[in-house]
Amino acid sequence: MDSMARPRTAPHDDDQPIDPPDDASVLPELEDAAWMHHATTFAHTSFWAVARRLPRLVREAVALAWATNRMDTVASIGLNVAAGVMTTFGLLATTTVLRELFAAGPTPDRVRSALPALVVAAAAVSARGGLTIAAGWAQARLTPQINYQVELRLFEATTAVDLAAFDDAGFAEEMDRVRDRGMGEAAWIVDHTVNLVTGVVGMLATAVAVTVIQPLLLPCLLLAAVPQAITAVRMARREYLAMLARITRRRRMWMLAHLMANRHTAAEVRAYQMRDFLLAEYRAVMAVETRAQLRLVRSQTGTRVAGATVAGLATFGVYAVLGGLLLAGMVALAAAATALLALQSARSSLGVAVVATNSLYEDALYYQDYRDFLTRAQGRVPVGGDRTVDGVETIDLDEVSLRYPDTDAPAVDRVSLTIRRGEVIALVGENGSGKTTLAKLIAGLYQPTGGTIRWDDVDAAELDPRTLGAQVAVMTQEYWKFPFTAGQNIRVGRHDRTPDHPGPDVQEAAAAAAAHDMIVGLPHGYDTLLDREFKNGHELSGGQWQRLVAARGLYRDAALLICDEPSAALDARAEHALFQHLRRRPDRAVVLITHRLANVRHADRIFVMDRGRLVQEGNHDELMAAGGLYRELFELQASGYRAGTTDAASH
Ligand SMILES: Nc1ncnc2c1ncn2[C@@H]1O[C@H](COP(=O)(O)OP(=O)(O)OP(=O)(O)O)[C@@H](O)[C@H]1O
Repeated sequence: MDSMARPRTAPHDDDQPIDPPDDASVLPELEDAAWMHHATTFAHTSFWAVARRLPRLVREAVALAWATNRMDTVASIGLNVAAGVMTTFGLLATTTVLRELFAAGPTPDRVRSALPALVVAAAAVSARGGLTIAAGWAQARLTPQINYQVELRLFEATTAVDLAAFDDAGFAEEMDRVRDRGMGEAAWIVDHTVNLVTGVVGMLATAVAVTVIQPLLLPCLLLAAVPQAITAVRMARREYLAMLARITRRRRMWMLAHLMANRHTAAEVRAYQMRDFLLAEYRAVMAVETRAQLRLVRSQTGTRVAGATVAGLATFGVYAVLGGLLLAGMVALAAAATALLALQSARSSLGVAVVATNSLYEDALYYQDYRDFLTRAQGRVPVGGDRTVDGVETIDLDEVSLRYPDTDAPAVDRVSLTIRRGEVIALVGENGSGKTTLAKLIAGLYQPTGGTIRWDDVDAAELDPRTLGAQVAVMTQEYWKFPFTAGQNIRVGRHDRTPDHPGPDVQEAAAAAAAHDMIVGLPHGYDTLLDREFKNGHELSGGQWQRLVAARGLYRDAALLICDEPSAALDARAEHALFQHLRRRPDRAVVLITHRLANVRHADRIFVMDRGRLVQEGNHDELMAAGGLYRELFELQASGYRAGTTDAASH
């Protein structure tokens, strides 16, 4: 029995081991996820190095917020500064109140004379509260607006780049990283910057108040605040490094969790009875992870105890200094009492600033990825020419090649052929021979890496990509199940149809693809949502989806129709109906790719591909007479049918 098949723990939930060994996992290690890219950079940067980069980061964040909404930017920073001023006023007024209360004389007189300062102190506290709330409001308003702008810019870029960009591993990885991490960081860096400003303003406000009261108290304030700052930095770093050390395990946990609670994997997990295997893996990883978390909690508590002890000693020192100043008559009792209040305020502001600094630096690294990606994507937007296209007579391929990035052999190798309006041509050949790639080149989805494609004698590179794309409809074998209604799934084939370009309506196209009756039979007909993950959503079978995809292609009603295995999942009746509609039409050229060679018998010309090269060309009869690859493949298929017929006859 191999190790994959053997559950390492007992199969039932109630008799599982509590503490499996550290190396219990049998699955291979996973590489770092794309979004982890900068984690190690951050882990190896000291807090002071981070602090040195702060001015630049703050400038960038403010520029981003400014570009998004000026009013909210000014409000979230300005109101925080105003709240800081109120802190200063509040502390100064409090000193006056205390001074009056500690003065000699009858209590009613002391309270009366403290009253004006008390009113000022109360007003300052209320004003600070109001300003802080208003600043928080402006700050919270910025987040969704920034997210909106940043996401929109990203998706404008990802939908504009050429298809080949998605075959470029570097580009795809950057895109994933930006989607997973960089995009969300934009709002965070603004948020952390505003927090940083709030913390720094809070500290400055306190420092100003303390300086006005008694400059000698300022060093005391710093003395008390430093241990707390060090503890906060150490805790944040320790947590981060622990997270980094655990990340491989955590990724495995997420992956397993996804496999065990996912509609798309549910059937296979059951069919292969993978439950025990997955649960055993999960328990093994979880046990180690839980132990690591417990260790972190313990060490964090240790850091906190050490920090609190040092902070307590520092506070004791501050009290001692204050006592000394009091005894020496260098500071009044009221001022000393206010200094203690200031100390509390400075501590909380410092905490906010330290956490914001740490977060800001890491987030900024990922945000930079986002900006780099946008620049890179801009360079991949197809430019094309400005000559518009409206219909086509001939498409000529002259020695056309395409080599995918990072591959040795070209997928399409010096192919020359002509497609004429009114014709049906077929591309046939074995798996991987380059048919789909050639079809994508003809459709303008890829630019050739060699040779030329000409539309009515004009190099396709000189044509406006939008108008060229409008001439082409592709029924692909790798269709995506759009989570739209059945009607929308067809209508997206030409979502911008105008009265100048009338075409078949949705129901006509569906009928032509043998999809109409199937759609009418759905719970809400054409308005049935085709995604079970949503309420009232409905699931279609593979063949039903393929009919819908064919309907979409026919609804698009383009001058060039490319059908890549349009009937692989269709039953015989639906296939027959579809091919009736893929016959010759004077206003259209059809490129048909299929392995069911019976379907290409009536094509005007058949092109046979082998390892990227065009090896044969002719109609069915010519190719059968010539012998070679086409005849070999055709006879292999036909022999299967003949054998079935002979068997049936002999029974
Ligand atoms: N996006 C891609 N990146 C790199 N290589 C690719 C890509 N798509 C296809 N290929 C490779 O190019 C070659 C031709 O693939 P293509 O899909 O064009 O063949 P095909 O004739 O349509 O195959 P099938 O009959 O299996 O659909 C194959 O070797 C394939 O591995």
